[in-house]
Amino acid sequence: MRNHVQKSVRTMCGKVTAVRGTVIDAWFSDGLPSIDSALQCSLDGGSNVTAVVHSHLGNSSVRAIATGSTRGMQRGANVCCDGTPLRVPVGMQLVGRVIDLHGQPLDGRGELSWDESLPLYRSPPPPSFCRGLGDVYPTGIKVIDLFCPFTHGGRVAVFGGAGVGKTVVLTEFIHNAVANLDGIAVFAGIGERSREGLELWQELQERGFMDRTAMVFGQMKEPPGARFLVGLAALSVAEHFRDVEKKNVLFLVDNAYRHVQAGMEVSGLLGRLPSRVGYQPTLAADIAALEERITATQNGDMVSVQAIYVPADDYADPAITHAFWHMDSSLVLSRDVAAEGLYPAVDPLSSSSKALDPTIVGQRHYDVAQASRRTLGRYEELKDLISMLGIDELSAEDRQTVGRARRLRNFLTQPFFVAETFTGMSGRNVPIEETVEGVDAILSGKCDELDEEQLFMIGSLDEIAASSPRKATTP
Ligand SMILES: Nc1ncnc2c1ncn2[C@@H]1O[C@H](COP(=O)(O)OP(=O)(O)OP(=O)(O)O)[C@@H](O)[C@H]1O
Repeated sequence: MRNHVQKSVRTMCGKVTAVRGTVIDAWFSDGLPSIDSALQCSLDGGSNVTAVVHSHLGNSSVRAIATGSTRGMQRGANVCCDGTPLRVPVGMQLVGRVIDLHGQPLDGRGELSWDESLPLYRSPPPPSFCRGLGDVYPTGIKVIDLFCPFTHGGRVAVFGGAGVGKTVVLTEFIHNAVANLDGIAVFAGIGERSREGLELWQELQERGFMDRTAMVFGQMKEPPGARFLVGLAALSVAEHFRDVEKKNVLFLVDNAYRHVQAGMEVSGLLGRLPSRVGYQPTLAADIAALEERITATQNGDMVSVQAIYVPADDYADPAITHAFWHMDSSLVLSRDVAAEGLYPAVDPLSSSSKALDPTIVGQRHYDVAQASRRTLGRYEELKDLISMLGIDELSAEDRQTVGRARRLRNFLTQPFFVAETFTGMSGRNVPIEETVEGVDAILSGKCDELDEEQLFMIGSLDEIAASSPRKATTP
């Protein structure tokens, strides 16, 4: 049971009694550090590793999770605790910098000095202080803006299995959003490959976006204790920008599933019995502890976009279903769509957004999106029939639906700025009005005479307006 026994800042000293991987048991003779407080544990050679108290074992011992390697730690090693929780430095000096969970710079640009810090574990703001969903937050990505609009103050998840393009979508969003950002972007790199983090950092530097970005990383090579806490550390950094500096904040996470996975590893190390599919029994609480803090308040806006890995493409996985509950917009990437080479590989029929509401996006946008869903849904139903009987056996109306759906799918592909090396095409940023206009034109038959391929990997319809329409190759 989580029990905050000791609130004072009196330094307590103890001894390590057991070390199992990154789990440390320590005995204290003069008090008991409270849950979540930070311990400094000595290693051979004079260095220290920080551990966070997880539970109390009787009246004089604690069990803690180390946030670094425990190599070189022995039974009987000294442990010190001043009773304060683990804290992360916060403030404007983090803008342009890349740090780890403890605020140590990872960018080789010298030490950071700071006056202020915040605990990693914090409560969400009270509901009366939060702001609801605001206006639409344009992404410039056609398929997202049409079917799964993001909003100010909203939480967005980009769900997808391995290699379907989550990081590329997130990076393209960062590219489009940070360029016009009136505020600060905070990026949390949780448990992904260090190479990907480096690439993103280089990309942001090259485009000159680091002057409004702070990055907090705990990558794959870190122990689970660090990976589990890095998202909370980045969130504390973001909360300071929102609440103290009164900035609008873009909170970006790659990959929120790794937060859950690290929690599962920590739970296993603690010897807890696993719950469904091997997840930690505290799965729902672990996800809520991160997600509930991500909100816009009276102080400032906070928009969050999180890549979430879907294990084995199983959307019924407990971690994914729990994460769904917290999201205002869920963008679902599909392996089948990616296999057809239609990037971004968004599944429009599975993606959803609370903002796709006439009162938020406007009646025309809503009607066009619903009509698109109907057309694409009908095409999905007809696919089996087409593969068995051939398209000629369909009614004239269905052939027209198929033709429009295929044109629509092509139109919803888009060259990305950050994928120029994959596609060889320059990126496009399309305003929402032009997306709605183009989709409306396709659905109302104005593009029936166009060759399907003319609509593939373009920006707005204006791009082909200049070229003379070719005869259509499909019904
Ligand atoms: N919009 C796109 N345009 C062109 N190619 C893309 C696009 N999105 C993804 N790809 C291709 O898919 C590959 C995988 O993309 P990405 O790394 O974003 O996947 P992921 O879902 O983040 O993978 P992982 O789960 O392994 O981190 C890219 O290297 C690229 O070849």
